[in-house]
Amino acid sequence: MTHSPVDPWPAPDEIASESALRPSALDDFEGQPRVVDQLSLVLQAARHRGSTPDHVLLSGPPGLGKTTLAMIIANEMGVPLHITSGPAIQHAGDLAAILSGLTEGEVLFLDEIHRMSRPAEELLYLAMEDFRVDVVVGKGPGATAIPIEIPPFTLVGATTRAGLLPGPLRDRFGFTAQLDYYDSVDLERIARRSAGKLGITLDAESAAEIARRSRGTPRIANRLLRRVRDYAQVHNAGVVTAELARDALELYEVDPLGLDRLDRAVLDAICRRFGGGPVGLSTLAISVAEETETIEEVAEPFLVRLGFMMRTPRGRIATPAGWAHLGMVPPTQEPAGGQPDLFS
Ligand SMILES: Nc1ncnc2c1ncn2[C@@H]1O[C@H](COP(=O)(O)OP(=O)(O)OP(=O)(O)O)[C@@H](O)[C@H]1O
Ligand SMILES: [Mg+2]
Repeated sequence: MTHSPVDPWPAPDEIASESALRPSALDDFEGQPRVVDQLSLVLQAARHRGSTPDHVLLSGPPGLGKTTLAMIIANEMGVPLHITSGPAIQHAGDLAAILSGLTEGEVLFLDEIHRMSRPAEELLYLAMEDFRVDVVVGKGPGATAIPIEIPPFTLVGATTRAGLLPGPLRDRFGFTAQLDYYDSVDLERIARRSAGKLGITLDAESAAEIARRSRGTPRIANRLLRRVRDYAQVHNAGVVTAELARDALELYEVDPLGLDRLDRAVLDAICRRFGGGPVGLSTLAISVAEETETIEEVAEPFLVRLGFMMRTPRGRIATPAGWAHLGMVPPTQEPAGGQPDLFS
């Protein structure tokens, strides 16, 4: 599968350019006002008490700012950030080693926390609650657990799948934030702030062109901005205009609502080839020459979010809004009772 400009996941070569655009203070983090206000209070109160902030759980779709917020928390508290992730912790011992290496007040960022192993999770419960880990020495009936004190720290967990977290783990976080998709005003601000960091100026209209195609996701806004910048460098001595932004985004096949080639192909197939549906997932996948997983995980969620298609037990169907986006009208159904009444 090739990486589309509107994929919510980062491309493998994007890590450096992403970190260059990360805001480092809470004041520079755009949007999500409730989360920002609440988090600011948690951090201020901890600073006031001279203690470590409560453990923080951040959940939400990819690219909305979970890693960014984790870095901001450590920054605002003036402490180092340790980064690890659920899949990187194979054994409980791996986690015990990380935890016992922390010094007081540090922030441990545990990304994809829902993918941690069960034994590691149990070890984490104790560490979060009592700042202690039990290291098991020996095997079988002779095994003994040696408790090791660990210094107070703040755990920041991030997950795209909050629903997969066991209740006892979720309950141990003092503060939980659910990040939502951003509105276009926030995305315009993000694009303009990032443009400043890239050394280009972006007028309001160009920023709006980028924002409306960004699917509510800052990662996508920043990526589209970088593509527009490249285009401007090649075609217009680096100067971005709204028309140029539109041309660039058209070249990358991102339409004014943020649909890419695959999204449009799926919608087009449902409407044109299958009369609006219902059509089964595997038939749909074959007709657009894609894997079923790609359709299900990449194209469908956004088409459903826009209200352009629905998943029903009988298959996928296009909504009137979906038809309208293709500039078509759904075939009218025969009025019940046969002949239409011409005189009413
Ligand atoms: N509120 C925001 N203001 C400004 N920039 C943001 C904001 N949220 C995210 N970004 C930018 O978007 C990019 C992606 O954000 P980040 O890596 O924090 O997402 P994430 O939620 O951790 O995604 P994933 O689930 O893939 O790990 C970063 O370059 C970051 O700078
Ligand atoms: Mg992240």
